[in-house]
Amino acid sequence: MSGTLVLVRHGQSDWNLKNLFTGWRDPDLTELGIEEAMAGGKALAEYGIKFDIAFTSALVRAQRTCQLVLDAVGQSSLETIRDQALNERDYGDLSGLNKDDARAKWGEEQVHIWRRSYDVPPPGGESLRDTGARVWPYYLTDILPRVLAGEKVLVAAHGNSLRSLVMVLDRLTKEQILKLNLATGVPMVYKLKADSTVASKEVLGDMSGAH
Ligand SMILES: O=C(O)[C@H](O)COP(=O)(O)O
Repeated sequence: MSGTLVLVRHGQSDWNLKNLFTGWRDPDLTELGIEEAMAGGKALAEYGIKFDIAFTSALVRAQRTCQLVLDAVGQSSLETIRDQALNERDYGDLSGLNKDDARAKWGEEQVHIWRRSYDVPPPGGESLRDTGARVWPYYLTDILPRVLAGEKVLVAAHGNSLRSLVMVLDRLTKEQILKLNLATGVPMVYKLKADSTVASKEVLGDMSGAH
């Protein structure tokens, strides 16, 4: 019997608020980010899910989000595995730069390509393909077997580490992934078939404001 995979992007971080490229840097959540994570958790509580295990990255904004979601579903002490394989895409030399300053320097189109394309890495950093090359093997070895065994699994991670997973799960093309933005704190509930493809996907919240 196959289980359930819930993906949630961390709530707004301090550097999201300041509009800085973050990548592997490690800012905490803002007050709004805390509220977003709690709202995502509340939606999951209303959905009625009880998790068997949680996974998160090595970065504090995802870990805090994970804990706030678990608190909201009444599972504060659930086993949680942290791994840097789930970290945000490494933004390389862009890390710490203001996104508008980067647009002024390199142009809107180039910055959009660095942020959203599949295979163009920002200078010194990872493309989405590079990110997927570490996220996907970890998913296959550590996460997927639990889902296929019937467990309910929470993954609290990052915009681009999750985009790399969603790209494969939703069978998106390179063109489609360019347009995919994930909202902060909005859970995506996947039911998987025994062959590990997607049986159903529900989004518990509003993805339309994501950018
Ligand atoms: O690392 C970052 O700056 C953000 O978490 C995601 O950034 P992006 O929306 O520019 O990909």
